[in-house]
Amino acid sequence: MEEDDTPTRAVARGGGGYERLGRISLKVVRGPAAGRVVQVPISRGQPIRGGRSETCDVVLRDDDQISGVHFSLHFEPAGAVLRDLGSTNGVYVHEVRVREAIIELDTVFRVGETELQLTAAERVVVPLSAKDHFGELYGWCPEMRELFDELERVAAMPSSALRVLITGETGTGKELVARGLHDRSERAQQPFVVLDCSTVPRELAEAIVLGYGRGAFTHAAPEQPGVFEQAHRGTLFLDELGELPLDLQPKLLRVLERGEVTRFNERNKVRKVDVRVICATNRDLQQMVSDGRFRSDLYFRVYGKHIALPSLRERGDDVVLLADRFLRAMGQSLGVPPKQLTAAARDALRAAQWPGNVRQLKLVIECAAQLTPGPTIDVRDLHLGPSEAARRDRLDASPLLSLRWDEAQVGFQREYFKALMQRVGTRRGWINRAAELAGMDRSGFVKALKRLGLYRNAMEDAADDA
Ligand SMILES: Nc1ncnc2c1ncn2[C@@H]1O[C@H](COP(=O)(O)OP(=O)(O)OP(=O)(O)O)[C@@H](O)[C@H]1O
Repeated sequence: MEEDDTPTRAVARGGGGYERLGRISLKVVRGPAAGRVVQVPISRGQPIRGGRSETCDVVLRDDDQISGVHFSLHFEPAGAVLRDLGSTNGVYVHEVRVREAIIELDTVFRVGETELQLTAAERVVVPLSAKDHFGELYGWCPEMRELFDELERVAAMPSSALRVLITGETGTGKELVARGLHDRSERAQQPFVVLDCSTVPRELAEAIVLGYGRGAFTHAAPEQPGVFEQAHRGTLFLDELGELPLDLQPKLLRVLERGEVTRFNERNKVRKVDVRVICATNRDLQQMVSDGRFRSDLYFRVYGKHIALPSLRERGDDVVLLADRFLRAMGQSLGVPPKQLTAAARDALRAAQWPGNVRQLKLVIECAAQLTPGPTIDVRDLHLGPSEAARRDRLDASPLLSLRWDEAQVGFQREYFKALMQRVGTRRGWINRAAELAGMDRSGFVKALKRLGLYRNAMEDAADDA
């Protein structure tokens, strides 16, 4: 890779395009597939993965020393970052086992008995949308404007022709993308139905997805159409698809393939449905397929066009522009001039990590706008969490009384939920147990985790879907 030009950094070019790394070539220099050259297109911000699993970008089926999803190459400003994705036999560079290493062009690395060489990294100019939004999803950085261009092209296709899988961390706007695609499709006047698979109780999942006939649960229970029937002629957005129970996956696949639903207790009655399904997940479906936790046939059925949303941390100054937008919207809805952020507050927004992404930003800004009496919002009004120094001071002094009431509440809620999760552990069914202990219903519990930015880590730690 050229030293003066990093592979992933977008270079603004004007004229509606920008330049970024677009394709790499890997050559197999030793091993069962020696001589093979693999060219892999690089999607915006996405790592490429290699392994024996058919879901990988570089499929190395012939070497049985290689794991299902073995390694990734991520292109960052510093260079190409090679990572071991928890493989059994490791990743080696110059015969040194590495978990993570920055590699140069022409570097040879070994996985299993296969040696691979990164032989080329080509740059491409990609088009940017002239617009700063797609539906309600706003963004100004090149990564988002490239995304809007992609979305505009997807939206222009007949809706049933293209399957869409949206990925991204919690709060990055996956539902807004699905909604935007629906609103621009010929189905716009028909229902848009959302099912968050993470909030569906396992024992009711089939009945909720496929519906049930009269008397399914108690004698008097009325019939209830499932989400496919509810979305007939419209769009069904299956959020958090990775949470769908394994035993329901073949049934979902059947509906997607045949366009037919059989309700839970109506074995012989088939109902035709015409539904566009858009799926989203913040889980690593490729890894789940490789681990046998997600069916590969369903994965390929839903994969289609992959729309990957960047985290808020990767969107540069968008964090401040979005904050201004939320403030303007609040001002408008209250009929008052919008509050202004001080320079220090803007810097603090840029420096924050945003595990809950835009959802968390919106909440922080809305709270600050409501609770700050004056026309300007400063750093302390944002309650972004203390800097290290401030944290130390606070430990020396009276810890609780140095916090404002609203700040203390958020802090307390986070600590409460963390303690709760530690208490129940991460075995199957942990969400239900934790929600029960907290005296909350499951969906309220999941929403609270998301609001506090704890959801993603919790799901990563958990074996709830195992
Ligand atoms: N780019 C954006 N512009 C404006 N608002 C946004 C943007 N992204 C997200 N939001 C807002 O953030 C909140 C969360 O968005 P959304 O529900 O679409 O995220 P998500 O990725 O589907 O989250 P989850 O994975 O937790 O379901 C919503 O209030 C949405 O309006």
